[in-house]
Amino acid sequence: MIDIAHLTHVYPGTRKTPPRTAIDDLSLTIGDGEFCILSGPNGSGKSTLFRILCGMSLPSSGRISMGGFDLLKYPSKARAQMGVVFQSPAIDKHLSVAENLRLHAVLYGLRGGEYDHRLTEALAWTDLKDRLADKVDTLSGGLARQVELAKCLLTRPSILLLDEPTTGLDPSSRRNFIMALHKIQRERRMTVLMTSHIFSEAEDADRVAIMKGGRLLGLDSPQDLRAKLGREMVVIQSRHAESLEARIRSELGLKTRRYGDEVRLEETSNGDSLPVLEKLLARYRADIDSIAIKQPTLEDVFIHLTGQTAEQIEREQMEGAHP
Ligand SMILES: Nc1ncnc2c1ncn2[C@@H]1O[C@H](COP(=O)(O)OP(=O)(O)OP(=O)(O)O)[C@@H](O)[C@H]1O
Repeated sequence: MIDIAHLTHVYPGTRKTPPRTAIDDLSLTIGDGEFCILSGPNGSGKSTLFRILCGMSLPSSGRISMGGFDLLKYPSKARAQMGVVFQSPAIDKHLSVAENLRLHAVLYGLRGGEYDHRLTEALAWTDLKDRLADKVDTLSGGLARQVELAKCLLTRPSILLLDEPTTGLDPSSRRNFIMALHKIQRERRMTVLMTSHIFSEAEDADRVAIMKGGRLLGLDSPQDLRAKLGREMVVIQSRHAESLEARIRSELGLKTRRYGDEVRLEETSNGDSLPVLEKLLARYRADIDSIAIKQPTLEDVFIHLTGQTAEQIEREQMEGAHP
């Protein structure tokens, strides 16, 4: 189990910059054997949280328990429960697959028959069995990620932390990696916390946590998160979105939300989306570039909860406008 209670982290300011609260009184419990995805726009505090959970930085305040051990009081006991897959590669690409795995095993005191047994177990799900002698820099990105995960599995962690582990992979390697991860997680009943901004990766998770500004905005199963938006919504694209939204609100009295060039009517869930769509088309056709009825996805939940599309938030951050 991972138990995070009232966690806060403030980066101290400098003479030129004010202090910055990256994690703001966050509480989150991930049960034994649960697979939880942590998502959120850039700057929402995911990396800071990940670094704290790995024991790489200390929080300003709060408590964290990992597999029953207090991470701040007993860091080595807590860390002994976990395996970590970082976003940037943590294997030596000039060494072979076997050398990388053995190096990790030596660090953890694994040798002899026990090492052979663990190696077979850690490689069972991979496509690496014929590539053990190959240098890592001759492998595809997907296979290199398999080495990272196999390396972690050697120590049989009960808790696995992964930071955007599929970054840089093509869609098919990404799908294969996630499917393998779910299989291993179920077989070993591992507790998994994985950060990701790819919503398709979150579909099979037990729960999805959505963060913004260091706080948790939503935490539920993908199905229940989607259900909060109803069965369907109407989505309009328009170059005149701002004035169109104002007219829809004042003339039809409908509730809308606008994200850039997009106007959404999220509360048309009781099977009445089609008449709404027809009414909108009849009245505002000239201002509508496209209009569709869609079933809410996890990305729609993200947009609903954070109030912005991921692209909007990223753009604002680039411009320095976002806190
Ligand atoms: N070393 C630092 N010093 C000061 N502020 C920082 C530092 N690292 C992160 N921050 C700030 O803390 C907040 C959270 O950043 P963090 O990197 O944890 O978010 P994130 O969700 O991981 O974003 P990304 O997806 O872009 O990695 C942001 O406002 C960021 O600017």
